[in-house]
Amino acid sequence: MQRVVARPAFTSYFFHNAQWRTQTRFSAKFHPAAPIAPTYKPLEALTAPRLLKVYTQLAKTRLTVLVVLSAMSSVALSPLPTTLPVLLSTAVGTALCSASANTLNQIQEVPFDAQMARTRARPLVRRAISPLHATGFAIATGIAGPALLWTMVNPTTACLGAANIALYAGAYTWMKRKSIANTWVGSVVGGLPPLMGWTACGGKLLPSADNPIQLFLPPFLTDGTAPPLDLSLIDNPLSPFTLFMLLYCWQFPHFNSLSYIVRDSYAQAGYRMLSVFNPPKNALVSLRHALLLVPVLSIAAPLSGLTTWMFALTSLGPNLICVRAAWRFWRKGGEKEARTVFQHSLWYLPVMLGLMMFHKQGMEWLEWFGVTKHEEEGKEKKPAAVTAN
Ligand SMILES: CC(C)=CCC/C(C)=C/CC/C(C)=C/COP(=O)(O)OP(=O)(O)O
Repeated sequence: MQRVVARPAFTSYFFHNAQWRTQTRFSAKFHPAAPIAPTYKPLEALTAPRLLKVYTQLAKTRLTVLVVLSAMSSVALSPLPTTLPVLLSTAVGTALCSASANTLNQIQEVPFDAQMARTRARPLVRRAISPLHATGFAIATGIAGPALLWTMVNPTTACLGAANIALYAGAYTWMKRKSIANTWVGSVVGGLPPLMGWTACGGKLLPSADNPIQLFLPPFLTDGTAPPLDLSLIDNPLSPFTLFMLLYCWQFPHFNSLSYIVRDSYAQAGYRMLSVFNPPKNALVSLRHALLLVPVLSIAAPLSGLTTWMFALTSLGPNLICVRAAWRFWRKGGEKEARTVFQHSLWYLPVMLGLMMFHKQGMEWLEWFGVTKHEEEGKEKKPAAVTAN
């Protein structure tokens, strides 16, 4: 007699939670004596608080908060004025875009996430939500995010948000299993939110005749002939580029060190990571970008007018601590060294962005806190800038 093996229908992939619940009831009814595996856990009913928790896990809340903060720090550093509704819409719109991108990423990575200790407890892996439901969440947030940015902020910011969803959930997620170049694409994804913050304030990303690149030379290089500029009118394309480079370069020491620590699980899950294929090169790439952060912060940031030239000096300390850790990681290549680089990368961004705020060009903190009075118009010291043609 031919045995008929029941194959799960294609749609069962999308409805698998319901399917497994039925099978569990069936087996309990017809095999009451069957031993229950000690690791067995019945599926949790999706109550409203649990659903909210699952949504936050799909959105990778901690990463999304970091993404929103990086966009907001750009808003804070921009010399262009903004309004509270624009500020709130940028934050919520960016968070929705990030939630969508992260959910789409997890939907595609269930079989791989299931093999890594770090990602094994993710909601789709532990079947806390069905892929169909997660897809609905990704579509809803993926439409709401850009729509909110388009209507309340501006089309450029909305397009950047939508493009970043495609870049992360499409190109990067696919490349993780195809090419070690995925990290470079992932770093662009991380670098785009500050550009969204910049454009949200009405800033331009590309130079034009109306919006040329301005260079704020250090005081000892200006002869005092350049006319002082009204800081509130400066929209220098070099500024968003600097913020993009900060986030782009930071990701290499951060990600390459983490990826070295978890390289065994990446190898097991089949991800193509430099830390798996070429650990020395992985550490070298991390060092290269840690070094690149020095001119980005000590030259590009003050030269663009984002910060004063004092920042060139104060940023040197944190930068050198990170370069030293990345250097040791490259020379010794051990797990201890990788952990040090990773730990440094955690405080690096808040410290640097905080310092940038402290040294923001044109920002008089003592005046802002009401400790000193505003200088008279005529006596006001304004930095001079030259236009790069
Ligand atoms: C506005 C907008 C759409 C922003 C998106 C921001 C975003 C999702 C940044 C993530 C950057 C990145 C490469 C993370 C690693 O993902 P991974 O898949 O390697 O992480 P995993 O191994 O933990 O899944």
